[in-house]
Amino acid sequence: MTKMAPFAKMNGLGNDIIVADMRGRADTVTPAAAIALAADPATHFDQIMAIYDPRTNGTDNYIAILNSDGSMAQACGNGTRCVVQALNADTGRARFTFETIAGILNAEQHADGLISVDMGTPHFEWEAIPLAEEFRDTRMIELQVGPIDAPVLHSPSVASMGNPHAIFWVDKDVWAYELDKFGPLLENHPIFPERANITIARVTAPDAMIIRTWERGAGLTGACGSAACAAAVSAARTRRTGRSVAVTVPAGGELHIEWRDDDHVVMTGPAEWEFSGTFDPTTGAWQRDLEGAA
Ligand SMILES: N[C@@H](CCC[C@H](N)C(=O)O)C(=O)O
Repeated sequence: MTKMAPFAKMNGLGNDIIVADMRGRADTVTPAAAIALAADPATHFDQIMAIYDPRTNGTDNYIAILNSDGSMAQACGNGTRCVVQALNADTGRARFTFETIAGILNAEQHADGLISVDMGTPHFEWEAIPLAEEFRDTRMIELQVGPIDAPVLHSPSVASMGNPHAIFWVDKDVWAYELDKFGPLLENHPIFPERANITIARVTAPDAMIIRTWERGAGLTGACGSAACAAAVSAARTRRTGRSVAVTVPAGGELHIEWRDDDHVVMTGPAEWEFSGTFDPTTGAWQRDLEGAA
């Protein structure tokens, strides 16, 4: 039988996260374990952030990100904040350098408890997102849902924050759209060979917007940090906002996104611990820690 690994159920502004402590182990969290944990209402999550020993000198940990369908993701901003809070509680340290499949990222917990993650640089080239074919003007991407002569959603901005995002700009309330219906169609559209995270965004001020996201591999979420970053840089790029915005997420609350002059995108927001337990990284069998146990 596999040795049980500690985990913490956490959330980043309503983005359901499991932080799995795989440090000092040779095994990995399997897609089957992820699917089993996601299927249980008590441990349902959007992403598992699996913390491993470092693979590269100069980094603190290697982080693998699994969606609730068992697929791997390149980025998870809200989950990274949860990892920082969990490691801060464990080590007392406030600054960390992580490696993911998408590269190296730095993160820091501030004295007020908020956590900033440098999400790296955005990419807008069609190969980087990736799209299935070249579009010289991404506004011309033939992607829409609804009647052909009166599409409900159309002409998205597309961006990569390490992971693929499409942002549909709307003028109405973001809750007026059937994202549960359109999300899966758009996520799996042939234009996205690696699928995509789908966001509806409404700019409410030069420094504010509200978004809803259908996450690749996870579905409707309370928040998606990399989508907030992708929406913020896409809004600034198309002159809808400036480079510093507050992004309101579906579960309520705000992420602050700063697109710095050095092209890095820094996301700042909270993380919240819910409960702890142990799990089998091969099967997903789990048990909750007894509250107050020594
Ligand atoms: N919730 C995350 C993003 C999750 C990854 C996504 N589902 C993917 O497959 O790209 C965030 O906070 O960034």
